[in-house]
Amino acid sequence: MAAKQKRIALMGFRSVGKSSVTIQFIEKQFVDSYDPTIENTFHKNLKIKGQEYALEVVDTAGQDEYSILPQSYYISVDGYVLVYSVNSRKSFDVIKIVYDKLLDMKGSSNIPVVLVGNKNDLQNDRVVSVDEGKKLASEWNVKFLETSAKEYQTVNEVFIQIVSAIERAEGGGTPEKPGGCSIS
Ligand SMILES: Nc1nc2c(ncn2[C@@H]2O[C@H](COP(=O)(O)OP(=O)(O)OP(=O)(O)O)[C@@H](O)[C@H]2O)c(=O)[nH]1
Repeated sequence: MAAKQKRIALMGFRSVGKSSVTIQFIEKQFVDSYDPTIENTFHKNLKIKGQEYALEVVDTAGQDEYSILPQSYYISVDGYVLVYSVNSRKSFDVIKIVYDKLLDMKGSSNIPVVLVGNKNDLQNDRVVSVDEGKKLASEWNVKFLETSAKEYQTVNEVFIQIVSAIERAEGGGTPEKPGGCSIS
């Protein structure tokens, strides 16, 4: 079976860990230093229940409440991983604004999205509760995950879930559950 090509964009406020989540997924590495991203694209294949996916992962430059999203983010992206960090209230507020901008531009609420609360290893610095993340995701009717790029927690699951969300939006029959997934 031919690999299905899917383009995924990670979006969110500066420094929430978009690059770190991406690099953990692609290279299984964590880099402690902070180097603001302009925009990077990575490729990785992921197999879910026998179906091969050729993923193009776009690690975007961080957005804030004033950012104008480039048109390329609306047109050619199949699914969005919207990231905030659990130790930043501002990043939680910004992710809602980013989502609203996507809705406006796409003109539909049926956008494949996964909401991700990163840095959940920083429990002492947490300012956004798990319940708040869950509540927002349920308002949007999307999956919610907390991750730690630092401790490699739940990072693969993010990409499995976004591929599943894309398939659901396209009317495909991809598994909801991660079982049977392999990454190459
Ligand atoms: N403790 C902890 N630190 C993290 C985690 N993920 C990222 N960081 C750190 O947070 C900082 C920012 O991470 P980046 O991955 O560069 O964040 P980004 O969202 O890509 O940032 P921009 O490129 O500015 O948009 C870096 O110092 C990372 O090491 C995490 O899960 N836990």
